[in-house]
Amino acid sequence: MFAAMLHLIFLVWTCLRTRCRCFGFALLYFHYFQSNSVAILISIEMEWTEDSVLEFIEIYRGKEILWNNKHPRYFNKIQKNDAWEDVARSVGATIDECKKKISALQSALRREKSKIKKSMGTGTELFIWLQIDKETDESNDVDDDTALQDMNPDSEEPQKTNDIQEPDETEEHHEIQKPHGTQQSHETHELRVTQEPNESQQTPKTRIRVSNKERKPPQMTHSIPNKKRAVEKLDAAFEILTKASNKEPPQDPSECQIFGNLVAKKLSKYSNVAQTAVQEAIMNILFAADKGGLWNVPFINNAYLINSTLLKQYSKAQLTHNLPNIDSDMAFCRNLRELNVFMYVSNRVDFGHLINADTYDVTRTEPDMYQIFENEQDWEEAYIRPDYPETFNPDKKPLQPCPDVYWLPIVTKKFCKSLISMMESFGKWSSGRNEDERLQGGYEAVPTRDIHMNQVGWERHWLHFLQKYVRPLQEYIFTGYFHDPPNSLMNFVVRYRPDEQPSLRPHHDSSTYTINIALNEAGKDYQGGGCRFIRYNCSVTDTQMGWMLMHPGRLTHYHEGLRVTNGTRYIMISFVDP
Ligand SMILES: O=C(O)CCC(=O)C(=O)O
Ligand SMILES: [Fe+2]
Repeated sequence: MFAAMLHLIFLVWTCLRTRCRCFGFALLYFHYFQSNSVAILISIEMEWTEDSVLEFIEIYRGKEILWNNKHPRYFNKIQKNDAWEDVARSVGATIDECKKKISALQSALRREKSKIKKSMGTGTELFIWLQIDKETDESNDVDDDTALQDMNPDSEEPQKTNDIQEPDETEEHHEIQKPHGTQQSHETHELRVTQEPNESQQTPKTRIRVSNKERKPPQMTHSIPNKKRAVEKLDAAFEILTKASNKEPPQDPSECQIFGNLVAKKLSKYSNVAQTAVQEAIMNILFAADKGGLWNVPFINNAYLINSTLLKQYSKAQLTHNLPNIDSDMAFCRNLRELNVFMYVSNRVDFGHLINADTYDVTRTEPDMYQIFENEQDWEEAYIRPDYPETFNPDKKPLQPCPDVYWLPIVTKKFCKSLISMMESFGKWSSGRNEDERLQGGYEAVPTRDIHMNQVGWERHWLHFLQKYVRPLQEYIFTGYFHDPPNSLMNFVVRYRPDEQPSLRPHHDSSTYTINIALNEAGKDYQGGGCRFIRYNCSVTDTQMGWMLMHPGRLTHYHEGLRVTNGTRYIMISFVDP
């Protein structure tokens, strides 16, 4: 499934991404799972799309020799030509096309600026920025046009100089009668010593003591250097070019604005000197973040995305993987290089990622569910609800439908369906009798119809889930209680049906805390059902698929499973103890 998804991602990407420089890619050759490298092969055919113009500007910007008349080799025609060749090759155009494009962009820039000047007063941010810059640095007085002039590709003449330089870069389950979920461990033994389970007696009794281990838990500069300012001007010029190519920078105004305001507020509390230093540091981070990367590489293996125009352009013999004495990847890459087809690795576009399929067991009913260790990121995306982190938002209070019973979003519907499907396909639901050979003591005082996680080979996975996703919730909600990893011997899916076992009698759980995840929908998949906390006469009946109840198991939280009158109700239960 993950493999299929990955394949799909590539294909979808192929279809959707034709806007950028990769026109109509065909997926030619792709070994799944064999390496962590993702490689992209791009052919060189130019078409001035929005994205390619932006890329062109970036590349041009990286070639100071072409526009900075202070560059030591600015007047070296051969090296300049080499630089143009690099630019042209990188964008898949000819040198002439590139020169023309830069001139066109400069004209667009001039037009844009004159519009800005005309609208002075309402002015754009950029214009205001340039004004401020001028006012604050008379000694470095630079006309708005200067950066543009500096980027004039045709001029070999020394021009008005800028300072543009290289940028710096226990127990009970049914404890009662017997705590629900008690493995017949020492806990059960203890139970028997103190009181024999007695089905007729409804008095709860605690068998396990909880051991609650507490866990103890630059030098400032005085002004922006001229060099820096010059770089900023250049950035501003490029920003105008960017605007000229009609590309708005992506933004989330509300979130960015809030963050910007926060930074501004903090900044305003510093001295002028400190403000300058902080601004410089922030700008450096922003410059670095803007960079992205595109690297021309001599060799790529395992995965290629190939521009389909190449396949038509060259014969099979030319695109061959065979060369004497070298392996097929190398042969393929070398042949391409010799055809002047260059290969690039980019981190600017997310193409998906390769997955580790070493343990992918297609014989399982829901193989993806077992991938929590090997492909954790995909697992989380598929099975953890996106609103899971919201519980930790200090501005929000977790839902508490009954005293000390918390109700928390945790797993996706997909998770719920997959778990049910794992259990139903295994199919060996317990008998619902007290005798239970799956338990060490062979006895369950408050039996349910259930399947244990270890019966479907998913216990290790479940315990990891408990540790990674449930434990932080518990620590957040029941302050001061830590136990990492959480210990849980009883992990199972319960099935309630009117004609099988429709309800569960009052009991305590053999747990410090219990989690109870609703796996299907009340009112739709079944009628009735829910969990009632007897001491509080409080029931949670409208449980939501993928939401979890978390409550103490003993003493105060004597509870029962309410009768299902129609359909089938599934829940996932864990008794975490301690
Ligand atoms: O039906 C319910 O929600 C309660 C289940 C329960 O208490 C248990 O399995 O121990
Ligand atoms: Fe229970």
